[in-house]
Amino acid sequence: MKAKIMGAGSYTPSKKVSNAMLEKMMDTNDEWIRTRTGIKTRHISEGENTSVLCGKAALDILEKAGISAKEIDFIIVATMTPDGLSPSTACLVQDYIGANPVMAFDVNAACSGFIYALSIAEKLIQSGSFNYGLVLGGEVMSKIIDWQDRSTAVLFGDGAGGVLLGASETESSFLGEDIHSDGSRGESLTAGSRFVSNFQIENEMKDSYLQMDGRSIFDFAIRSVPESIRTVIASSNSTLEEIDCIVAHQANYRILKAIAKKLKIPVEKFATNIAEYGNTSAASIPILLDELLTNGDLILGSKKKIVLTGFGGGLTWGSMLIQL
Ligand SMILES: O=C(O)C1CCN(c2ccc(-c3cc(CO)ccc3Cl)cn2)CC1
Repeated sequence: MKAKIMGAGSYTPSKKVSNAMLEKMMDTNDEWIRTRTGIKTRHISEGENTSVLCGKAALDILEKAGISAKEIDFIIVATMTPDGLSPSTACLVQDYIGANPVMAFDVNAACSGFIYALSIAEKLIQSGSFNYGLVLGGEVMSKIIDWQDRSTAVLFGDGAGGVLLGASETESSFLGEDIHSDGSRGESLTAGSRFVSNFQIENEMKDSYLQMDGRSIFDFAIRSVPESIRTVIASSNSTLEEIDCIVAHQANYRILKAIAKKLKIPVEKFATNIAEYGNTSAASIPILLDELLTNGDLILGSKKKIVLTGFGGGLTWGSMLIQL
């Protein structure tokens, strides 16, 4: 059995927060944010948690694909900002969309989460035991950010997106993958740490806000992402010239320019929407993919070759070569 991408969708909170609005909240300015990150606005939840953003994105996928929630055989949510430890956000999405009591689980690989989830979902479809699966990436980054820390508060946004995978006897959308982690550098981006405190040991509760060593993450991305993109293309005997578009995690526009330079390709090969959404972690790739399919830049069935690539906390990084 082969796995095919059969649709996409997304949902972002209606509240748009501009750089000018952030200038009034903290010591930052529009010029710095735009020139250092490429971000102009971001969508910030006014109370909708991750499961609701993902649920609304899932309903968008189902409506566009013309299938019922009752036809879904599994739900995977990639998130580093779950509603809570239990129930999983995926279980809450199962309830939200009215799916049958099917397999539903979360994957936490930070900004590479959607790549990890898509890889897992492909294998589930290939097993022949599942016909349709929803693969979602969703975040409410605004709930883990220290809004007094200008070095991180201006970077992130909230949102959700995803794809519908379906079983096909003849066609696969997946041509290759290259997926990694390196826990030895995990301290470069942390959030929500929980320390052992019980009747035997007292541990102070350190800040559980998102903390990032921007320089080290930047350097890691510039070193590891071009290599991953080259590896995934070579793994399917394709060439960089055959790639129509690179849909990369929207972390920072200067990162995309640096990766393009290392690959010796024009930065225009990289689709981008960071200006509007900021860094939405595991949601950034599916939100951008849905935007490209919705505006006709990409068309399912066109046979175009696309590279999806995520990178971030863990550290994690991963690329997939897909054919639409
Ligand atoms: O001073 C400056 O220019 C600052 C320098 C620091 N910056 C950074 C640094 C790292 C990231 C980032 C984050 C993730 C997590 O999703 C993944 C991948 C990356 Cl590369 C984003 N921005 C902003 C501008």
